[in-house]
Amino acid sequence: MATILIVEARFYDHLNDLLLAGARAAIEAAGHSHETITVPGALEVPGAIALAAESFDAFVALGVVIRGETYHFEIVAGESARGIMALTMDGLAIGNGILTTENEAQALTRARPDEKDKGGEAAKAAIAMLDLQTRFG
Ligand SMILES: Nc1c(NC[C@H](O)[C@H](O)[C@H](O)CO)[nH]c(=O)[nH]c1=O
Ligand SMILES: CC(=O)[C@@H](O)COP(=O)(O)O
Repeated sequence: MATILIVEARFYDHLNDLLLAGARAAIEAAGHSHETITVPGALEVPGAIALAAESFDAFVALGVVIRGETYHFEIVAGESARGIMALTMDGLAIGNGILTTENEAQALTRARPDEKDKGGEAAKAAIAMLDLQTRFG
């Protein structure tokens, strides 16, 4: 059994709760345990995973970035993904469930466990990468 850290950027409570429910259900269905930490926004997620890298077997990044009026969306969406990808290339097992959407309706559909279930999908990706790490690491 692995211990998986969920790092959630809690920017939109109702959307985060849906992503978390999906991720936790997927981890539990796979027979693993989990803990959750909360960071202010998606930009803090890669740093938090880096700080916890030695303490957990795999990581699930959750959050929601919704486009606003300025270039800030590109920074938050792109740089959070870039940071997570850099950690992945360092060999950490991470599933990226940070939604980057045009509006709340798109985010809701993707966050709901009974619809696109992107939280559960990210958890399954983290577990798949952990399996590869065990095989090749
Ligand atoms: N606009 C969104 C943010 N912005 C906040 C940043 O992620 C960061 O916390 C801040 O710049 C301080 O470093 N974060 C989200 O998760 N979602 C957004 O829509
Ligand atoms: C991530 C965003 O684009 C958003 O939350 C920020 O909105 P704005 O660009 O209107 O300041």
